[in-house]
Amino acid sequence: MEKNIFVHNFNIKKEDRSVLNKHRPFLIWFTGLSGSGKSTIANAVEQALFNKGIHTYLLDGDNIRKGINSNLSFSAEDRTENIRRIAEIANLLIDAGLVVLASFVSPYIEDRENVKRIVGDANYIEVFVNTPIEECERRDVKGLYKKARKGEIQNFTGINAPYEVPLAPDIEIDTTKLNVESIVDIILKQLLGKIELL
Ligand SMILES: Nc1ncnc2c1ncn2[C@@H]1O[C@H](COP(=O)(O)OS(=O)(=O)O)[C@@H](OP(=O)(O)O)[C@H]1O
Ligand SMILES: Nc1ncnc2c1ncn2[C@@H]1O[C@H](COP(=O)(O)OP(=O)(O)O)[C@@H](O)[C@H]1O
Repeated sequence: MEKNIFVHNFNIKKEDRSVLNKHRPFLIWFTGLSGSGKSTIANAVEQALFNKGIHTYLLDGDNIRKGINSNLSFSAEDRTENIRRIAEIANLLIDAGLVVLASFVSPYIEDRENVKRIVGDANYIEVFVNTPIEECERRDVKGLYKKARKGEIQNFTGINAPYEVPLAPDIEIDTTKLNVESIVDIILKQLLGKIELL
């Protein structure tokens, strides 16, 4: 496809927004099974950052899939497109100067690698919320595991669709061993130095 597209060079740069915000932008990517704790942790981390005066935005599976990605299913191809679009949205939000928290099952290694490529290695940490599937299923926050076991949901991650475990996540959390408060501390410890203006 021929693309006659020219990127305009605007006056205000990402670096200018960082100076105004008093911190660098960033992406914290949470990956893990449904019910592992991604949204709960992302929410608590965002609250802690907000309390420190950091400008944030949280992108979450259910609300993105109700809006911009409402045309996408849970097939492997559509999950890839889901994650690609989210990475591009995150990239715009990073350009806008925000610390972005993204909470998506994102079961494929290649898709997560693509996120890192899009936003840049230096702007990204991956948090693997590694809660055993037995615990996610015991929680069954939305009743989806029950439905998947009954065969009412196709392609349910962990039951009849794959989850490719991160090989080298920046942070790995087992929510059966740590409470939310200590998980937030672990994440902030890694993050705060990275968003500091030098
Ligand atoms: N088949 C199937 N597999 C996994 N998850 C399913 C499925 N169908 C619906 N849901 C609900 O959708 C949420 C996951 O959406 P994501 O956009 O994060 O998925 S993905 O990254 O594209 O794999 C997921 O949200 P979380 O529970 O917050 O992870 C589920 O509520
Ligand atoms: N240490 C913990 N960290 C995060 N969630 C926990 C923890 N312990 C129990 N939970 C519970 O597990 C559930 C996780 O659900 P949710 O955050 O929606 O997961 P996900 O976004 O991965 O689907 C919530 O009901 C939460 O209260």
